[in-house]
Amino acid sequence: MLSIKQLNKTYDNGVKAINDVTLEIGHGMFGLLGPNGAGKSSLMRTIATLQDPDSGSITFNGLDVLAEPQALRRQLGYLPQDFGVYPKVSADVLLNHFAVLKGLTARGERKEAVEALLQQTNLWDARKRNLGTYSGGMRQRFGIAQALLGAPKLVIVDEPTAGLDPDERNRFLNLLARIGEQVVVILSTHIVEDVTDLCPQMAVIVKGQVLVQGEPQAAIDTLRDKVWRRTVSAEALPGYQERMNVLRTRLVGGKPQIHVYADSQPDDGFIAVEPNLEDVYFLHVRAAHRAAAAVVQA
Ligand SMILES: Nc1ncnc2c1ncn2[C@@H]1O[C@H](COP(=O)(O)OP(=O)(O)OP(=O)(O)O)[C@@H](O)[C@H]1O
Repeated sequence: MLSIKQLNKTYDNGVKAINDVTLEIGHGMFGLLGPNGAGKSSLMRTIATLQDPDSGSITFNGLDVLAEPQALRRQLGYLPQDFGVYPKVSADVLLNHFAVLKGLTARGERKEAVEALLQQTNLWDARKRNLGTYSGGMRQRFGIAQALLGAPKLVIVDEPTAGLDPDERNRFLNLLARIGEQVVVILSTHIVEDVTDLCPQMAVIVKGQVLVQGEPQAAIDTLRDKVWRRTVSAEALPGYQERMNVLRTRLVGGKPQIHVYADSQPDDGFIAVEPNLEDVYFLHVRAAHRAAAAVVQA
């Protein structure tokens, strides 16, 4: 169990990237969902002991992470957002190299671990190829392979699916789901579907603050009978956005279709729809942005 209490971090430029964050994260996949700049990477880096918070505590299965960062690192697998690879080295060679750095110095043990991970991430057939020839999805799977060296108990993956095509994304998420059965996995993403598809527990973070946390379905249930949909004309759209709490807009057959949050049917043209996690996400993100804009205006 990872327990984060009242964590705060303000950078030297005055940005409060982590604002009083308290989270309890158990076994399985935990989705940390938020827009760009929400503070996801800052939180991930802090949990991974790559930077110190200003205040607060982090414990992992009773271990005081901030007091004993080395002890946490021995149990940690981390795939950062900007994971770079040496393009002229093969997966096999680089993974062996990382394995040595992780302390797998006995040759037999290392060979076994590296082979198992190349199999698990479906890179076995491509193991001799230079990493520079890999697709985005293959590189991310290699990133997971290196994160899993040394059998970590806590795995942190920061926005791993950005830029992957649907097939690659599915392959990657399936891999994560299998890992999530055994250890704590924290997945940060701005892609709502990643969390819907994969995570039994999640939190929405905006401007450094946790706005919702728990089971996705429980959060969705709070919106039941309050989400309405209609198709509008492009000209009428700004008026709806001004008068109503428009959660999201998408084009269907070239016309804007809007989802509105309201206690009762906003007008005759609206039909009630089953809410989903995207509605939850946008309700909170929009409310946080409106609150921030109101503060700036005041
Ligand atoms: N080292 C730093 N120094 C100063 N400001 C920073 C630093 N790192 C991040 N920030 C700022 O802190 C805020 C949170 O950034 P962070 O990268 O943690 O968000 P994020 O949710 O991971 O965003 P993204 O999805 O774009 O990666 C942003 O306003 C960012 O500009």
